[in-house]
Amino acid sequence: MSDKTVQLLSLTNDVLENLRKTYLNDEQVKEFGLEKCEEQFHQLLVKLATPPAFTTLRINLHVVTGDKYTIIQSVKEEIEKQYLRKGWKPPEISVHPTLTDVLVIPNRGPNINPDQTRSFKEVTVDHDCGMAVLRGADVFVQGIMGAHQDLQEGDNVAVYTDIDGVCRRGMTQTFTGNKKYIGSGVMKASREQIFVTKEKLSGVGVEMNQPLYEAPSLYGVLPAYIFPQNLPSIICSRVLDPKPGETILDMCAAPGGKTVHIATLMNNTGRVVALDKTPQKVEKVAKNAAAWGITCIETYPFDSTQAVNEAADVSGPPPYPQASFDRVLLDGPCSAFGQRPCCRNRMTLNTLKSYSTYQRKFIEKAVQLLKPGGVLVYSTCTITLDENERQVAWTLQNFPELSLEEQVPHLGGHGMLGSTLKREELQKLQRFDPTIMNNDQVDVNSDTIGFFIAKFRKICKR
Ligand SMILES: C[S@@+](CC[C@H](N)C(=O)[O-])C[C@H]1O[C@@H](n2cnc3c(N)ncnc32)[C@H](O)[C@@H]1O
Repeated sequence: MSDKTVQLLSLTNDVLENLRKTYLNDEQVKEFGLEKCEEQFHQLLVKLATPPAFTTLRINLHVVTGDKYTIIQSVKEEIEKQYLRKGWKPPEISVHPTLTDVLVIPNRGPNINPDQTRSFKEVTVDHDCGMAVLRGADVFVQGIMGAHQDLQEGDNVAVYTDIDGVCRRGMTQTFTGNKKYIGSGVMKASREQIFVTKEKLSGVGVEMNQPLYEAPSLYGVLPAYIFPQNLPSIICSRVLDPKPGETILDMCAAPGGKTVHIATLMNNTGRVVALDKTPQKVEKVAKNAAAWGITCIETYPFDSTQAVNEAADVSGPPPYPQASFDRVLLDGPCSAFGQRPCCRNRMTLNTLKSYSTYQRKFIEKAVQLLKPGGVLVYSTCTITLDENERQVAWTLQNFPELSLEEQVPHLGGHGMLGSTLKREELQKLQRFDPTIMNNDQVDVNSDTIGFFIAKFRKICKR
């Protein structure tokens, strides 16, 4: 099967049906009508298969040398150089209207130029590589699955992503499976160097000079100054509102984008405990903290569902006694259906359904670890009701010591209808959904990944 013009996110049938029921739940249909809900669900599948319309970068305000203006100038110059080298018009880079430490770069596309570029010899890349290319990356050698037999360094190539994950590595024939055109570029190595040479090649394999979407390639660009981060993730740490000197727990921290942001908002004073189950991932948190000159973060590989122990000491490694933290961020494992772009997700319905039960284990521990008066932020990068609004309803029902709080900043939409939450409670939730978010206007606050944020305060001891 060849590449289609309008790409929809491809899901297993039962997951598709489950998500459809979410978006067409009785309350939604009663409020907006069946036709509108159907249209919105279709739009969702289209949006999830395409990249957000903007790239956002958080600036490191903690750097000792250089002020914000100098950093912004350096970033602009670096990106401008990159665009000019690729033969593109430099983008209009601006500071976010509300978040003054965020730079916004509009992405351009889709740039469909099929006649010229699609006649080039083909390179096929795996799904993850393809999705990164749609967000501005070049093709790294490790992502290349198939390449025409006599391809040489310097050749122009048309790049396709293998949607179903069936192209065998090293394939020489043109891949005829389900594929999507993601642009064209120039080979930075020959086919032989990529597949035949003994020493393992790394780095850029195809520099994308005519991608489907023009967006900055940010790998290795000023890592001490900028952190590419999706807008809802940036908002999430702001909603937590950590203060200098406080003790914060980040229960599922890796790779650490939010952890480092939290520590930055605290002016690197106080204590941020960052836990993650996977040791290699925890190393990334430490690396990101070091790159930003942050010293108030402690990282530990640990299962957060085991993080409470009354006999433990509050200082040092986990576990910790109850009421140890001023604020807790629970940005835990989720079905991640809000990630954009994604052309294909083979998650089973059982796996999808398992997340809300797993998340409740973390919520229970988070509530215990919070001091009275403390703040819990619960977030996911998904769009399901079970992991979001219904999870909030369950939390309020099971932990009467929690109250649901207003969020600042609130730049996303409100909670979706379809749980037992009241309208005034839904107003306090922040749901980023590229379709629910409304209107015809695509702006940096609306055309984002799918994301959800709830903020609670522990108002009394149970
Ligand atoms: C959504 S990601 C966190 C992203 C992170 N907060 C950030 O902004 O960079 C979820 C993380 O939960 C971690 N995780 C899964 N189960 C866990 C557990 N039982 N204890 C601690 N971390 C866990 C995963 O390894 C993964 O890194």
